[in-house]
Amino acid sequence: MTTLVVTAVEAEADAFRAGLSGIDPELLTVAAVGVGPAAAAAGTARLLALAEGRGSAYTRVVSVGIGGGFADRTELGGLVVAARSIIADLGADAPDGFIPIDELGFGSAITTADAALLAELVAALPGAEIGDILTVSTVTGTAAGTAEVRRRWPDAVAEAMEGGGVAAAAAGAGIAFGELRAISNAIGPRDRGSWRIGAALSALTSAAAGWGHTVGR
Ligand SMILES: O=C(O)c1cccc(C(=O)CC[C@H]2O[C@@H](n3cnc4c(=O)[nH]cnc43)[C@H](O)[C@@H]2O)c1
Repeated sequence: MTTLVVTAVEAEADAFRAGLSGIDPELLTVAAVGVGPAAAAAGTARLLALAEGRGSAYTRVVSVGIGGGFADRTELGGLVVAARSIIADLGADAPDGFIPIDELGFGSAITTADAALLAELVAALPGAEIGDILTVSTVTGTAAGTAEVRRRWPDAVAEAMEGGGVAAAAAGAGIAFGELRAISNAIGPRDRGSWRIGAALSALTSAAAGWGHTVGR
C-alpha cells in the first residue's frame, strides 16, 4: 500500500512532512501541486500517472491542507476528516436557485471517502471532526455567501479548494481517496486578521505524527 499526500502549497507539505520522521518515503510521499481544484486535479493526476509509469503506482491519495471551518462545528487549529468531499459550486445557477450537477444528470459533485482510509484516519486522529468537506473555487467571504453554502450543503463542516480535484484524479486512476483539513479560519465575512495559519500548520504536523506511523502497516 503506497500513499500519496497532496497539498496545495509547500508550507502545508513541509508542515506535514515535519510530523513524518522515520516514515519510509516509499510508503508515503508528500507533494504540493497548487491552489484550487484545477491545479489539484491536474497535478495529482500527473503524479499518479508518473508513478504508474515507473511501475510503483500509488494505491491511495489524500488531499491535505488548511481549510475554513463552520464556526459551530469546528475550532481553529482543529482537524476535520472528510466523510464526503463535495465540489460545492459545480452545477447551474437558475432563477429558483442553484441546481447541483447531480440533479442536472451529468455526473456528480460528491465523492465518498474510501471507507478503509476514512476509518484509518479517524482511528489515528481521535480528536478530529468527521463530516462533509466542500471544495470551492472562491473562498467564502460574506455572511450571505456563508448562509447560501450552508443552505445548499447542510452537512458540511469545512471548506477548502482542492479536495474535489484530488478526488477526480483518484477516480481517474481507480484508487482510494480521502481528505484531511486543519482549520485555519472560520467561514464567514472575510477577516484576514483572524486567520490562524500557524496553528493550522502545527495541527497538520501533529496529524502526520499521529497517522503517518500507521500507514502501510
Ligand atoms: O484572503 C486572504 O488574504 C488570504 C490569505 C491567505 C490565504 C488565503 C487563501 O485563500 C488560502 C487558500 C488556501 O487555503 C485553503 N483554505 C483555507 N481556508 C479556506 C477557506 O475558508 N475557504 C476555502 N479554502 C480555504 C484552500 O484549500 C487553499 O489552498 C487567503
